[in-house]
Amino acid sequence: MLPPDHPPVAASGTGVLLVNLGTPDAPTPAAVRRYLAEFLSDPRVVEIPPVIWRAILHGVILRTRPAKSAHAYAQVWTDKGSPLAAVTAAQAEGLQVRLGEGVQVDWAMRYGNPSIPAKLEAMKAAGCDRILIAPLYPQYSGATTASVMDALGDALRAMRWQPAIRTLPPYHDDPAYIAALEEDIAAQMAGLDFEPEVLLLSFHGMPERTLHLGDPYHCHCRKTARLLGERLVQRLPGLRVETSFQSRFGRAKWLEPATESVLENEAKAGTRRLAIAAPGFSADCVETLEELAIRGREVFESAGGERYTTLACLNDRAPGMAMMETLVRRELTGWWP
Ligand SMILES: C=CC1=C(C)c2cc3[nH]c(cc4nc(cc5[nH]c(cc1n2)c(C)c5CCC(=O)O)C(CCC(=O)O)=C4C)c(C)c3C=C
Ligand SMILES: [Fe+2]
Ligand SMILES: [Fe+2]
Repeated sequence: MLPPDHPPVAASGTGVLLVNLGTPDAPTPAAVRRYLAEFLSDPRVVEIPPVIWRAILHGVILRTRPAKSAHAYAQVWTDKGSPLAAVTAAQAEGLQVRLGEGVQVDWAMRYGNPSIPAKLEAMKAAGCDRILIAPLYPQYSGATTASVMDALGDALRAMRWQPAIRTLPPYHDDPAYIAALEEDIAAQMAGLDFEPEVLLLSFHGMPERTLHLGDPYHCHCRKTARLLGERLVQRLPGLRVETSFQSRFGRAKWLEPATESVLENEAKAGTRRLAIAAPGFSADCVETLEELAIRGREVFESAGGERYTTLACLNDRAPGMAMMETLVRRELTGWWP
């Protein structure tokens, strides 16, 4: 006989857990501070010896950055909360509809809420004994993909009865991803009331050092940009496609060219009409809606640019959801029809 509090033994089900970076619970300095403290304490994100970094983080960064970042978040906050969380939730709902009843789809954040351990426990309790973990980062990096796997390992370590796990590989050059971006970007470009001379593909930056340490992130971004750029110039002859890296943080050298410098230099060199897209972000977030759409426009226009637009990320629209369904179904092979 099993004790009365024993979990059900017959549970057998498949789950998919979408994971994105994480975001504050509110656009306030206190909530942003809590989020940044967790995010920036991850040694995968800031690779400085912890004794030195802790002093800088707690002595300087967490005293100044939360107010500045909270201002940025406040400008893009929605009635459903942070855009990153709202879009990730919508993606999970959309994928659930596409996959049907046989699979449970849920979502979690690497930092903040809802957390990976909380969602793993909940899915296991709801009968999932096989779970696909899908980090929504097309390009692999230690700071993102590997960090999700670290958190997953920690969560599993705390479980007596673990589910079986699969993980979604990075998909930076997957034909389904490139095709989704091509279709989505081309449709958005066709709907503009002006014809951009340049399409700038802006990826989140990383310290340049990580490239020399063997992180494939830079190469993954470059390959995505090349494959996508080749497709887009075939469709839109005359368009020039450029690549850059945004969101520089701290004093170290980051991957170049920096998005801000490219926007300024393009305008100064005579480009008048520019569109910017962020193919490395699965969902719109503060980095696209504030840094690109608001501050990027200011940089471009104050250097002489005339027309500027920020294209939306794949979010939960059809091309991105079809891609997600393709990638996830492939990983579920043998687990579920
Ligand atoms: C050392 C600092 C950072 C590294 C390395 C880093 C890598 C990295 N980040 C993303 C994706 C996102 N980052 C987001 C926000 C964000 N990133 C950093 C710093 C580093 N990122 C900070 C401090 C912030 C918070 C905002 C701010 O204060 O500027 C977001 C958006 C989160 C949101 O709530 O909307 C995403 C997404 C990737 C893909 C990446 C490495 C490849
Ligand atoms: Fe970041
Ligand atoms: Fe930023």
